[in-house]
Amino acid sequence: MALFYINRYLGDDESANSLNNKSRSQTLLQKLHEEAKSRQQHLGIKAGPTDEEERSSQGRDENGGEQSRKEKRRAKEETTNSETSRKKAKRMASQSGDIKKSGRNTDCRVLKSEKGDVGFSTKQICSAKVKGSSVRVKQKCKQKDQGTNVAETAAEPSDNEARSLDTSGEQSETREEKGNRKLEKAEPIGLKEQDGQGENQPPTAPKSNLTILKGFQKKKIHKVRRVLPQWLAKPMLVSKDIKQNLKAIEDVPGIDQKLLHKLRANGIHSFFPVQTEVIPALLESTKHGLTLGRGGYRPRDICVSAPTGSGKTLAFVIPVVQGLMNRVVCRVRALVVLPTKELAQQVYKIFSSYAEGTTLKVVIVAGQKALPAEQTSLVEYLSTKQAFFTEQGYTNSSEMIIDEADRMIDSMHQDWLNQVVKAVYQTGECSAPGILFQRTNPGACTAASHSRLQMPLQKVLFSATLTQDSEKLQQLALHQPQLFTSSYAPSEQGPHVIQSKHREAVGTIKTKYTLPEGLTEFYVPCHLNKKPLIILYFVLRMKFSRILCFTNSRGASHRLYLLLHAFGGIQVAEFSSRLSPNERRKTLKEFEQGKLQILISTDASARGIDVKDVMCVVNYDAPQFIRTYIHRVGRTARAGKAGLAFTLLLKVQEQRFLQMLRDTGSKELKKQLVRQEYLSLLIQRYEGALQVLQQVLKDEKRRKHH
Ligand SMILES: Nc1ncnc2c1ncn2[C@@H]1O[C@H](COP(=O)(O)OP(=O)(O)OP(=O)(O)O)[C@@H](O)[C@H]1O
Repeated sequence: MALFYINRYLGDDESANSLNNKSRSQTLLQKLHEEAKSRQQHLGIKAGPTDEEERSSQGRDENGGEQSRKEKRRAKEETTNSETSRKKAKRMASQSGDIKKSGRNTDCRVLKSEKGDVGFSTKQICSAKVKGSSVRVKQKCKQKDQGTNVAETAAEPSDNEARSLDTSGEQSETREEKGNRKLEKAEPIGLKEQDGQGENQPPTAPKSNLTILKGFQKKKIHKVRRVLPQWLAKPMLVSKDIKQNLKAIEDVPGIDQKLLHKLRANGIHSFFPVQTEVIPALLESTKHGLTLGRGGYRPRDICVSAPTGSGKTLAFVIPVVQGLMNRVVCRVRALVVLPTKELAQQVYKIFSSYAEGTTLKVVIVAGQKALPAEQTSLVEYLSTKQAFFTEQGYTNSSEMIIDEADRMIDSMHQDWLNQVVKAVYQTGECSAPGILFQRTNPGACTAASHSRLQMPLQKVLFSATLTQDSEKLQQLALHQPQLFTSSYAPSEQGPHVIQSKHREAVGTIKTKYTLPEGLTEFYVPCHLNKKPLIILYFVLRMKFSRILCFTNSRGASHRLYLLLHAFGGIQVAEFSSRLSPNERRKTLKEFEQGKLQILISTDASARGIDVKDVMCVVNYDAPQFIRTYIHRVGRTARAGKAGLAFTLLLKVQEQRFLQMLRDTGSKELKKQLVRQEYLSLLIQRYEGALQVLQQVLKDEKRRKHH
């Protein structure tokens, strides 16, 4: 009802519709004043009449008393009407208040406009004109989380109501302003169309006083695409297929006869793809006798991502030995940084083997301490013992090779790189005035920085799981890096583009990491208490030898080792940080010599360790990260050979684990079921072994407490 009255009132005034909301109420009030005034004039209730009026009034009294009486009666009726209207308006105001109060539960209306039905969502704020009469409904609808509607409805006063509220014109204006404020607030959300003046409304469209705020539809969320820097997006591709893309060692230019002889003596007659690509690139920077790039400028840093067992070690050993073998002055020229002691020993052996018979000296610095402490001591050792083998620490070092680079980047917080770089560029004779070569931290490339010959430090990174996270790589402050990678989609690139002569960057990275071609992977669904039985099945029934079995903790490794030992008849050993470095070295040697059927290990042996002819890798505990999986299974199927990998999965682990592999673009794992009847044959002996295990663990605990 309230709305009806208001409609009627506003409908009288067409011009009011074309005004904006704010001025409209003022106009209406003014109009009301004028109307009241004219009625008063008409009734003659005007204060202070003019002489003329007084006279004519007197005349009227004299000449037409009857007419005057009629007018008075009409005036009285008007006053009564006015009184009734005032009462109605009062009732309406209270109704309007009720609506306001109950606004939270009020649905927004569907109003019929001149053009037809217009459906308003509860998210819209609208004003509408209905059939000649005008209605303005301010609806403030707040959208809550799941489309909960909150509607507030306020009505403009009707003719009579307006009159009754005449004195409270300010109040009405305040409400109007409030409404406008709400509209203004809502405006940025969507397009506002008002009185046919909306921005997108065609000029010919019929006039409409609807205010519709749009833009509340569900918007499609665009996936943010990673944009890689050019050097990561357009790498040099390296073939994954080791067997198919070999190159005779003599065909790679720039390698000394002595080295070629050594290679042949070590059974290497052709280079693997990663070596074919990377060796020439590294030789290029050392061919002038110093580490210099093309045109004598600072050489580009190099990143190499190639599968496990693809020969990355020789890819840096050969160019480093070749570049330094004819040196006369003994200086530390190259530095190789590795994450574990075992790996450092392994690489040290390879360097020593190829440096044999030259003037080169190879030194290993691998203390008994933890990695961070060792990194610090590495710097100290080289600085303090310089007289012993280098004279200047590694201020003369011109090449830094970072093997297992992703692992080394993970430990960047230990600040090892800064310490090394500082040690390289520390003030020494090379920085003194009058010295031909400058040894200062290069910094920005300017005319001044190139006014003297530089002796920069070239960084070379190797990994089977090199991160593609450019932010992480940025920590290494690489100089115009160049990426060599095997991680690409095979369908897009033919093998012909991968040969050395096609040295331009081609293709894009599609897969994250690559596994060796000769690797066959399985997963074995199993229950927790069946896991040891499955290992026994692999050793005793399948007769696998040289099994490398990974657990997720040294405690788990130790218990499994004790259990298999207690079972009897199995050559088993453990490899973890529980053992001293000497014990570890001895164990690895035994495993290499084929004296062990199975080696139970933590991830201590997962990276880089090159043990010949490991037949199979078993993930007794499923690895949590894809990188861990890749390095573990990469201990087999090395150098183009075949290998097996089994991952024991509990029911709850299956989905997540298999998805993790899918996400990296690797092949689907095959499912391997183990027959219950085979396991049943082992159960009796196994239960005996369990009892022995319990006793041994108790004894160990007692010994530990004493
Ligand atoms: N050109 C070659 N011909 C034959 N064998 C090779 C050749 N290059 C390397 N090898 C052998 O391949 C094996 C794996 O090499 P290497 O340890 O360098 O692999 P990798 O890529 O560093 O693996 P990881 O990522 O696990 O450290 C070694 O036993 C090595 O002697």
